[in-house]
Amino acid sequence: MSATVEFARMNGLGNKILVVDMRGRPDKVTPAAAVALNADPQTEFDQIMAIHDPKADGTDAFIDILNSDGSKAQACGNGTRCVVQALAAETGRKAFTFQTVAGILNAVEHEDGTISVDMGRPVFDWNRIPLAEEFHDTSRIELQIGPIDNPVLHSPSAMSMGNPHAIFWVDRDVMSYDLARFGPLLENHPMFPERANITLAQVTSPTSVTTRTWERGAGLTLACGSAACSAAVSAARTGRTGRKVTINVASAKPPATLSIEWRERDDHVIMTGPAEWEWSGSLDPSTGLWSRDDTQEAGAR
Ligand SMILES: N[C@H](CCC[C@H](N)C(=O)O)C(=O)O
Repeated sequence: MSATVEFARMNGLGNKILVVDMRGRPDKVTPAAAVALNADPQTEFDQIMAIHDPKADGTDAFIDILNSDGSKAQACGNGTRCVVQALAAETGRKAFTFQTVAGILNAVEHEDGTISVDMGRPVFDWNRIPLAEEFHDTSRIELQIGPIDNPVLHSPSAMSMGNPHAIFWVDRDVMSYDLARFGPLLENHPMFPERANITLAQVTSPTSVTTRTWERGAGLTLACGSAACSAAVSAARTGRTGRKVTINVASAKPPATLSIEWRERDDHVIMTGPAEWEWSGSLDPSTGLWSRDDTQEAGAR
C-alpha cells in the first residue's frame, strides 16, 4: 500500500476543507496527521472529509470527518458539498449517496454548479443532542453567559443536525460580539457533554438570517453549513421566519449565502450552495506529510 493518497484543498463559502481520497485502503487519516496538517499555514483546515469505500449497499462512499483538533465530527454541510464536487468532476455523475456516522446523506450537483445536500431531519430530544439536563422544549434552553442580571448571550435553541448545535438569537450585528472569547466557553459548557457548535444568528428580513459560528473542534470559521441549517430550523421553529430562508454567512469573504429549506413534507433540511476547488496534492494519512501536485514542492516538514 502506497504511503500517500491524493487530496484536494477546497472550500465551501470559505470553510476550509481537505478532501482526502482513502478509497481502496483499510486505514484512516489519523488525528496526529490532522493536527500536523492544520499546523501548516498552507494546509490548515476546518474539516478533513476522508472518502472511504462504501460500507452499506446503495451508498457511494463512507465519509469520515475530522475537525482541525483531530476530533471526529458527525456532519459537515460545507465539506459534503466539496466531496460532491470532487466526485462529480471525477465521475461525471450528478447524484450521490453518502454514509457518515450520523447516517445517510443524499446530494446532487445542479446545472449551475451549486450543490444541494439533504442533511436529514433535525433532532430536538435533549438526550440525543445531547444536553446534560432534561428540557422538554429545546427551542429555548436555559443557558446564559455574561453578568447574571444582564447576560451577553442567553436562551439558545439547541438541536442536532447529526452534530450538536446551539443557536443564540441576537438583535445586533453578529460581528459585534466577542465570539473568540465566548465561543470556547460555550463549546465546552457542562450543558453540552459532547461539546457543541456555537452560532450567533440575527434575522435580517422575513426570509433571511445572518450567522457567525464558533465550531466545535475547529474554532472561528468563515462559514459552517450544518450551523446554517440549524439556524434556519431554529428560526422557523421559534416563529422568526418561514421554513425557507437565505443564510448570509457573515464571516465568508466575499459575503456569501446558503439557501436552506426545512421541507414540510418529510422534515428534511435541504442545504444548497457552492463549493470551490483550490489545489491538489498528496499526503501521508498517518503523519500528515504532504506535497502539492503542481509544483511537487515538499510540505513544510
Ligand atoms: N463546517 C461544518 C461543520 C463542522 C462541525 C464540526 N465542527 C463538529 O460538529 O464538530 C459544516 O459546514 O457543517
